[in-house]
Amino acid sequence: MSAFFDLLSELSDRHPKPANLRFQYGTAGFRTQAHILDSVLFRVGVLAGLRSKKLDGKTIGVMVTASHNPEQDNGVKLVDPRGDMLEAAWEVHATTFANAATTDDFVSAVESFVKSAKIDLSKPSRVVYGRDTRPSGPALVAALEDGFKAIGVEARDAGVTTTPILHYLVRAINTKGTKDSYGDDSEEGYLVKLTSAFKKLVAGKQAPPPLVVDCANGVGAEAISKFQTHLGNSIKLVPVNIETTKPGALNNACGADYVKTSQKLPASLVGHLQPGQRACSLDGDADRLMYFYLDERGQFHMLDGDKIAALVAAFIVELVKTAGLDGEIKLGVVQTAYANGASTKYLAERLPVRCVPTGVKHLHHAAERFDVGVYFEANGHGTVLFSQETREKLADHEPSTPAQSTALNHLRSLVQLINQTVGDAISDMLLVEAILTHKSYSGEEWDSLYVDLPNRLVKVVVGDRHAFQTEDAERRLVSPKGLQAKVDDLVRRYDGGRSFVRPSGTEDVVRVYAEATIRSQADELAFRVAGLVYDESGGDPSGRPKEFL
Ligand SMILES: CC(=O)N[C@H]1[C@@H](OP(=O)(O)O)O[C@H](CO)[C@@H](O)[C@@H]1O
Ligand SMILES: [Mg+2]
Repeated sequence: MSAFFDLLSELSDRHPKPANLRFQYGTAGFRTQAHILDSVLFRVGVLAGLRSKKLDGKTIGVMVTASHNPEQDNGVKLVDPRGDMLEAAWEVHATTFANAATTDDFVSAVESFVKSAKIDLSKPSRVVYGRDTRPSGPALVAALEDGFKAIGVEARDAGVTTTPILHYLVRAINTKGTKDSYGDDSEEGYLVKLTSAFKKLVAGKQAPPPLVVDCANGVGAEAISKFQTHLGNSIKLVPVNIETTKPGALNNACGADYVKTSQKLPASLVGHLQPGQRACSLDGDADRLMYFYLDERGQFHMLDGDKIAALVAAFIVELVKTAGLDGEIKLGVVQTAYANGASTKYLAERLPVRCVPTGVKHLHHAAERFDVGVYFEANGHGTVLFSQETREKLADHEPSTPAQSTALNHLRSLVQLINQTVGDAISDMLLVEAILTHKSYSGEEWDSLYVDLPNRLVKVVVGDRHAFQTEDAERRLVSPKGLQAKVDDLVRRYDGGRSFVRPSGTEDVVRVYAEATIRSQADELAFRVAGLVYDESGGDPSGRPKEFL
């Protein structure tokens, strides 16, 4: 026992915590400037080892990435044995570990945690870990590996890889040799599983025109080229923004988050994308997806997570009906308050729709309650979950007509094609492509499923964002007192108006969202509510932004 803590202490000394900094394990794990993360990585390595011991040696995942953030940032998140995110209760322990001021504090935090969580240190521990293409990655991984060493973790290095591949590996390793085997526990296994399902789904159909894929100059570039090798001529991908080693290029004027927030083409495609040509953007770790195209007049149109959810849900509903499983398999869609009101209307006319608080873990858990749960955040992160019972039903069902048999086989292929551990940009992209192929839809036809309501998202810097508390899946404020009634008063004056205010979970701001039937009204409503929030909460001392009304 004491030898254990001696080694922990010795290694911890090599990774001192910078003074006066507070870290928090948030929605996306730890994420901040890379140069201050060394101690955090070491301690996450220790925590991952302890989590595995607590779970009898099941494999835990660790991903080193800062997703769509600028290149100088980095971060780390933990993956639980089923390939989903770390159990919420452990986020607190991660934060406690990260904030212990000295080695002694850290070692006693570990000691008391081991005692209170009843962790048997003699149990084995296993971790699989990967990183994105950031230049800060290797040094941070070395700190993580010291953490593993301190706990005696059997560690498997997945190298430079996408976040969704790492999640896949975790689930595949933990289900290996069982009847629930998720696939071969290798990158090759992942590629083969997804691409063979795609090829089955589109067999006999005419291949769609080539798809331009903006890889955000990140790890998706490497994955896309491996996918293309396996996809053969079933679909032609045209990867752009693939400069993974060019300094400063990652997520710079490209990628899913850039496209969504600026509502523009990636800069490198301006003047190059042809009207009508389909294109999509991945983010820096390839777990978010955004589609877009230019119309005949050269006008930019974006197909976001809501449009993907609508396309996917409608397709699966149709297949379930055709397969003769109507009424036996219940579909549902999960969204957040940020989903465009037009998408909610379109979906709610067809199937149950639930609204949950922001953050993938909320969506994921709510989607698990349906037989088939489709969830997407408007920002392009999402997937489809098939419950165990549904997967068994699909495997065992005896079709009575050739049409039923075809639909059933398509559903079985979808179960294989969709990465059900987490949102996976490339898996989602192939899902969209398979559906567009089946429906013979162009981007424009897909876009016309419903017309987005104009909307605007505004950030308000306030003195204390924790003063803002919400209810009803973040759609209504309960504090500051009286503010919601004032928001309601404003909203009533706008045709098709909707607006809500909530504190961000990832930035020190309050977010205001508004939509209305026409663009100028959506903007006006958003800036009025933002002005209200600013005035009522003693806003940023640096001044009231001039666009606030
Ligand atoms: C409006 C918006 O896009 N919010 C994002 C953002 O959360 P906030 O809590 O709004 O900061 O980051 C989350 C993590 O990446 C993502 O899940 C979420 O959709
Ligand atoms: Mg991401």
